[in-house]
Amino acid sequence: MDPSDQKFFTVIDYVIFAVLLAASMAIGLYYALSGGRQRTTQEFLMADRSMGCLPVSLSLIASFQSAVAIIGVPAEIYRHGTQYWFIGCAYILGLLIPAHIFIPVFYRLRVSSAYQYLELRFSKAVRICGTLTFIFQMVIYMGVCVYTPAFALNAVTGFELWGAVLATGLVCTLYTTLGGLKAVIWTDVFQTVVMFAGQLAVIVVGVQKTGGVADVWRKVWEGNRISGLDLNPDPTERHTFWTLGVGGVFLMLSLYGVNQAQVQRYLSSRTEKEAVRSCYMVFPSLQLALALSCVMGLVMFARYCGEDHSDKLASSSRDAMVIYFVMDMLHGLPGLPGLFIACLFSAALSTISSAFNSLATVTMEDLIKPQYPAMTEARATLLSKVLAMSYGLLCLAMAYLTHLMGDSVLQVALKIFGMVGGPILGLFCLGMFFPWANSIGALVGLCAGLVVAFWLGIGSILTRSTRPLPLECSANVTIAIQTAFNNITLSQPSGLKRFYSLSYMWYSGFNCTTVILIGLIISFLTGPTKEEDVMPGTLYPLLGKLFCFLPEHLKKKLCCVTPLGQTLAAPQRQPSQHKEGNGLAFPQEDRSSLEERESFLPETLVEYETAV
Ligand SMILES: CC(C)(CO)[C@@H](O)C(=O)NCCC(=O)O
Ligand code: NA
Repeated sequence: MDPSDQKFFTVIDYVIFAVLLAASMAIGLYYALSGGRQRTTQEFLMADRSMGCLPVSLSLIASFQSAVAIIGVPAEIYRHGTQYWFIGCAYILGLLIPAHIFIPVFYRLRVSSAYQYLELRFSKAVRICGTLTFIFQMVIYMGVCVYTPAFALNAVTGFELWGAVLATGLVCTLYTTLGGLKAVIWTDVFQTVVMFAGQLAVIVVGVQKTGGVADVWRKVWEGNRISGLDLNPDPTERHTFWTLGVGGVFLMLSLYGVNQAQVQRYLSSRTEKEAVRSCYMVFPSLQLALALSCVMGLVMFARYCGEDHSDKLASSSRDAMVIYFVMDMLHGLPGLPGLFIACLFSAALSTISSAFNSLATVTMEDLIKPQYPAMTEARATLLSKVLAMSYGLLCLAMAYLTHLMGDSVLQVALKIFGMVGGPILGLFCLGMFFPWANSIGALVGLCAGLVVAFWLGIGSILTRSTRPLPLECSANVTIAIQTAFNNITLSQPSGLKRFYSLSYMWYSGFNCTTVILIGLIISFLTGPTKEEDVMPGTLYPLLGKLFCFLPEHLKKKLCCVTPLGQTLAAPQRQPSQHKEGNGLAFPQEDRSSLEERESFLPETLVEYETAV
């Protein structure tokens, strides 16, 4: 196969690709012109809180399943075997905990941004710091997402890399800006289906061309690519059951529990029950997505048995081999190359559009609205659209950063989630599970968590790059350097070096824990919050439940049990279910936030209800 062969991408492939972009635009236009025509922020950012669980669940998968996973996971399996597949174990707790802890808290508080929670629980300052951290995380993540499919298209068709980046960014910005969250969710549904179809096509053709299922299995088995359960407890081991199955839970929590893109989808659901149900429905689909990309890596191995042909693509990237494989398989099958490229772009578009919309939401709700409470609805909506567009342009700049990094895209994405998402998760856990945490503790904890995260992350990049890999050196010199390097590492089992080599799968859990520990220490030093001063509904009695075996008086002393039996009830839709006369639900100083909430739900009666 010759990659420069112009016939690889035929007219029908271009048509399929164009249909994907056109359909996405059409969905955007449809929601721009129907319903409330995106004239309120409630519709533009919250989809009128009217979504059912099927579109929401498909959209939840789409948010963090981008071309990065579609290319990165097979590349990982091809090089290192199926160990990564064990991350599927983390999906169980990683989805159950959001469904039963985070969703009820957010939903019953009726927030519109996850960061509003931080103000209700702590203070305005904590909310702003949380928001800024989230914006930082999503902007760099978007860069990787835009870059990856453009890189693939460039390798396959010779299409100008930066042209593709620009086209993705523009199409996505347009339909996100036009159609709001409804368009984002429904394009996600369509794009998720295209994503699965593209992966399936490559696998089916690949298995056929490699000689059938039995042959594929024999080759990957003989090639030692089927990994058993690796129970090595060493935290510096990149992928083991512990790093993936336990560290992965924290990764999942930071993505599916507290990330605004997901929280926004939960909140756009019709009812809390639908939100929980959609979270449950993510499980099988996410397992399917993982299985498809792992199987693709295996088929690829059966085909090449570990050889690297990616040099034929004139690309030094570690992920290029996957593109080479896809081209090799789909060559001469008109329509399928187009379907695969459509699959990559679907995955990317659905992620980027979620990021745009959630970024517009937090900037509006957390940074702008609190400063200008008197802003008219029309103005706010216009501003939200301008924001969605500006973030679109910003992400193009970030794509360039990824281009410079040149690491495996999957690792880059997972590191970003861990380094920036981990501390955010810690901040929410600190607030929800520890009644003593105060605002100063939260701020210092977040800052300390971020500093340690970047120290660790940057340290790992720097120590890795000292490994000598000079290709132009003669073999003797290389061996000499390598020996010297090994001597250094052997004679210096320094703690810091070990710290830097912590598996990136632990980043989320480690950084989350730092924030909680520092946050608690500072809170106790500066005067812990009294339980009765914490806003009702912002706590979850985790400690009380974990230590349920302790005697009652100890439990009361240690954990929040008493006022936590009471949760802020979700506003009921049916008036008959209102229990009136419970009086003031919020402490006096929280009236403003109460009014903010009531301003968009005038019929709401807020009340206490004993938790189930
Ligand atoms: C987020 C997980 C770990 C969930 O399986 C997976 O989808 C993944 O590895 N994503 C990589 C990031 C991306 O695809 O953009
Ligand atoms: Na996606």
